[in-house]
Amino acid sequence: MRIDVITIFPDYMAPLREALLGKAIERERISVGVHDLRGWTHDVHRAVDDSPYGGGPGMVMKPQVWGEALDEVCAGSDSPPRLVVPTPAGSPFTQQTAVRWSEEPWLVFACGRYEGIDQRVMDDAARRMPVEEVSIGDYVLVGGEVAALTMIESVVRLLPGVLGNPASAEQDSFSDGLLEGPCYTRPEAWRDLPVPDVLRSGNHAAIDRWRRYQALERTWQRRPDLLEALSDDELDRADRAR
Ligand SMILES: Nc1cc(-c2cccs2)n[nH]1
Repeated sequence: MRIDVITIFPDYMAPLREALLGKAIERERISVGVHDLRGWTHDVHRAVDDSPYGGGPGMVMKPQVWGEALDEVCAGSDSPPRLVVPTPAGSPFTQQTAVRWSEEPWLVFACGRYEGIDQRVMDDAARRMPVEEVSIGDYVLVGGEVAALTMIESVVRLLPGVLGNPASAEQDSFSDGLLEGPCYTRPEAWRDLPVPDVLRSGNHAAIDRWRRYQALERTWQRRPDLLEALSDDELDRADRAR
């Protein structure tokens, strides 16, 4: 997978070179390009935004600069990339989105200010590539860089050979529609708090049932909305785990 990020804060993307993501680059599972949007300005002030038509607070990012940046970054391949634009006004980014994007050969992230990028940039790009405006949650950041890092990490960890143990991606929270239950490791007792006996019983059928029940209970307590999304037979399956 090829990933490009266009941003006015290229140093903000430094974490991409660290840890799991850094290893994925070293192992050539992904190639990452970070591009400074100001490279496509032509004025002495290197301006990337301007006042909004219709008035209102804040600034809007200029279409000309973004248009030239996307023309260059998104060129050079038979098939265009999927353009991802983080925004609080976007469709929800979920684990399902991450799974879907993990199949993509090329993702380009356009990191704008939260006041927004001139809408014509997305409308023009949509003429020659798939464009998704996505939100990572119902809160407002200052720029799209943190959202891009979040989404890139959740996608790249799903790629073959990136996670040490691919099974853990299969047992993710959300992968079966439920939150993951509690986990424990040594010591058996810590600050007089025990590990649940079933986990040390060696009875794997009982352990699986216990874990399924814990996931169901936690989901019911913390995210009942996820239960509504579960199909009846998934609920039945979870019920049988009690
Ligand atoms: N979910 C979400 C995205 C954002 C921003 C994207 C770009 C600037 S601010 N805030 N919250």
